[in-house]
Amino acid sequence: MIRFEHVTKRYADGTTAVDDLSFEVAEGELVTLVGPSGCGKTTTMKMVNRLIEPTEGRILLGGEDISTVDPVELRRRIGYVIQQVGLFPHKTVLDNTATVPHLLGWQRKKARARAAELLDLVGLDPSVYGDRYPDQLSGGQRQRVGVARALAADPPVLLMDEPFGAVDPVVRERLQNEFLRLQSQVRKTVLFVTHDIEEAVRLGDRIAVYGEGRIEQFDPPAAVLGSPATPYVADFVGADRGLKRLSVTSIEAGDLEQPPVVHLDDTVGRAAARLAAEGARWAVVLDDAEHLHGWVSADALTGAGTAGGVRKGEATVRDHARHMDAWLPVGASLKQAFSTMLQHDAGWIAVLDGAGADHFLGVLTPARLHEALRRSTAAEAVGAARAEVEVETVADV
Ligand SMILES: Nc1ncnc2c1ncn2[C@@H]1O[C@H](COP(=O)(O)OP(=O)(O)OP(=O)(O)O)[C@@H](O)[C@H]1O
Repeated sequence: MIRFEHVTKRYADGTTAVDDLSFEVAEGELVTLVGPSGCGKTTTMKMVNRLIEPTEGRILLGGEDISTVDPVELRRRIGYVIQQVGLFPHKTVLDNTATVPHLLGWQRKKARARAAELLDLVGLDPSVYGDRYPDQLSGGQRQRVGVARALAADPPVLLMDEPFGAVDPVVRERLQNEFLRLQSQVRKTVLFVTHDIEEAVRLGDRIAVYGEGRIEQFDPPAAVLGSPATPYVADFVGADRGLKRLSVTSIEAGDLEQPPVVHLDDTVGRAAARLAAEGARWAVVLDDAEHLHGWVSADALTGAGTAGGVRKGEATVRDHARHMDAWLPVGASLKQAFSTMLQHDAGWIAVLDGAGADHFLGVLTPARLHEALRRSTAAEAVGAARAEVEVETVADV
């Protein structure tokens, strides 16, 4: 969709901001450009909408050389969001959002209806915020209006230059999440500039890590964190890249351990025998519908056995099972898994199929989590699926 072919930009004073850059962004892909200040990210982006002209090379948009397209016409196909949102202070939020459709000659009513739809999409109720002026909004709300405005004419391409740079970390994370949700709906081709590696990892389908005017690595986040291409990239992504990697590695069914499973209505005797047969100290407890209820320990079951006769009828697992809320759907990140374990002070979490049925798939323990991370790194190195890769792990103690 966007293709850079040997693009170089030298400014009049001799500064080479971008040096022989070649890369491609696929349709619907979100590529983050990350790197230290002055490495050429903004120059790269501004060449796409011809705010800056390259010295050498060419840029293609949907196969068309952009140097042959009228810049004004070109910019209508490209939404642009910058840090200083640049809203018109004397126009309402609704009119700001409707600016581009208006310029495109849409009728006022249609333009405003579209603007209201977009404000809704970015999480601003148009009936509450539509008639306000920009200085009556918080920084985060202004950024959302900026995103809504950029999307108003439904351009296939979005350029975003540090759009969330000016807001505090909490609002920033919320805007990032909202933007990811939005992108999953609108699937624009996005170039997103940031100097924050966390943001690049979080948002990018692929990340371009910039050195001085050059791309040092252009890969999916997990590959940048797992196998940095150069010492520079390793240094840039940080010594804690293993931790960052947790957030881009998801739980797969093959990562899970399979403890014994018993049901709420199983008799204590039957459940205890089951655990004894497998030499297990605890079992997962499911209800009739195969949904997670919790767990039961071998000690509770055997203790219960010796106290038999207290109740009428035979005791069941229901009498001794404990509820368990520490669970995640398969596909959640290993970081969420680790965080859930800590939050519930649990030695393992249950993993459910998450496809609406919420069937129990297995459990993730710290050892399995570590193994999953190692296998995903190894799988990437050889270009295989994680399930196909074996790694040696530290033996259980
Ligand atoms: N108009 C200009 N004339 C001369 N040099 C320029 C001009 N604009 C940018 N530069 C230089 O080009 C280099 C790349 O700048 P650019 O703005 O692309 O970097 P950046 O990676 O976006 O940085 P930041 O994260 O600080 O915005 C820098 O050395 C900058 O000083």
